[in-house]
Amino acid sequence: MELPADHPPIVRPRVGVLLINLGTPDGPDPKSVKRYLAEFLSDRRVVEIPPIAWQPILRGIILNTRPKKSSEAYSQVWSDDGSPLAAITKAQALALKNAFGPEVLVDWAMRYGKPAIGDRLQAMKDAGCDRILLAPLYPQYCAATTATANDKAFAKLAAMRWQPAIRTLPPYHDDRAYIDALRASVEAALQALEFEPQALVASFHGMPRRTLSLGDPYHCHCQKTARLLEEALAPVLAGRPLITSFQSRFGPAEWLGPATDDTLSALPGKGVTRVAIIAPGFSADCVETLEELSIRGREEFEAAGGTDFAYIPCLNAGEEGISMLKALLQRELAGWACPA
Ligand SMILES: C=CC1=C(C)c2cc3[nH]c(cc4nc(cc5[nH]c(cc1n2)c(C)c5CCC(=O)O)C(CCC(=O)O)=C4C)c(C)c3C=C
Ligand SMILES: [Fe+2]
Ligand SMILES: [Fe+2]
Repeated sequence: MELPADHPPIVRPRVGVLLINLGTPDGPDPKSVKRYLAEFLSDRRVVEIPPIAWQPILRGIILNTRPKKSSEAYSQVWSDDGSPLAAITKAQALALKNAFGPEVLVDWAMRYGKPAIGDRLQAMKDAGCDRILLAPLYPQYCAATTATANDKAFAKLAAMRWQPAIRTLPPYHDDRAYIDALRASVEAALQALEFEPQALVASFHGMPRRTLSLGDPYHCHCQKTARLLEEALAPVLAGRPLITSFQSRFGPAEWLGPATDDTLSALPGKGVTRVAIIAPGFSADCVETLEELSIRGREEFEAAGGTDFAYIPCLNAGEEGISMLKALLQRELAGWACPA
């Protein structure tokens, strides 16, 4: 049958997976950082103060002070491939594309900055994706991360005449595959060390404390991940503690604690001068892990009398991390696609 001249193009239906992470500036310079922070910190899922009160503080104070400081942090971790968060998320998408083969289109996007979620969803739709799995890469659910990533995707769908069917990746904080991947990465890292840490610190990104009483499961998810990881590592830790802490405090309100910087500074005084630190809540290394933990955390620990410090990288696009993500995504794609 001949199609009418104004018939839209017909494309082969496909299944797509969109990996989503937080977002990052286009460059490490203060101007790019300011643009990124303006978008990020204007998100009402992130800062839950009414805009009429928050925007003057953000525009009048924060965006005139923080970009310079943050830009210095970004400059220390920026690589030839750009922002580590973007480069690693891209590498994860490529590795999963290779792992899944042609049956599944794998793409990646950022909640803030580029590549934008809306642009990538449109590109996937144009490429024929009529079923899309949104995969915010946060093991622990948090309204400020998981929910806002999904919100942004659904806002794009709201403007589409022919929407794809959508699934979202649930949090995987207690998934066996995730805990096993973390365990294997810690085991390998500890084996390669030239010193014996007396403790393992698990540092999660912090959140305002009130989000816990408001019903966000983030704190509980972090605690459960830490407990399961400690149990899985029991033979290796052999009685050495896994200490949970929360990093990246922002603003004057009370945040989840204990704070990672305070924890690292206090350990030498308690006789713990050799530590390893891991950031299980980050699926990719970024300014918060590479600068705040690996550089600044070490400085703080050593200034307090610590002698040996090791930062254990995130799962990133390594073999264990990719097999874990492949297993999680494959499960969520059940009935849609059965990729290799
Ligand atoms: C992993 C989970 C994350 C939660 C929860 C989270 C909450 C949260 N963050 C801020 C403020 C900032 N975060 C910044 C960077 C940043 N945050 C996460 C992840 C979570 N944030 C990542 C992966 C990154 C790194 C981005 C990168 O480009 O590498 C920043 C910017 C850096 C800086 O200026 O320190 C800010 C600011 C708030 C307010 C918040 C919850 C309320
Ligand atoms: Fe953050
Ligand atoms: Fe809890």
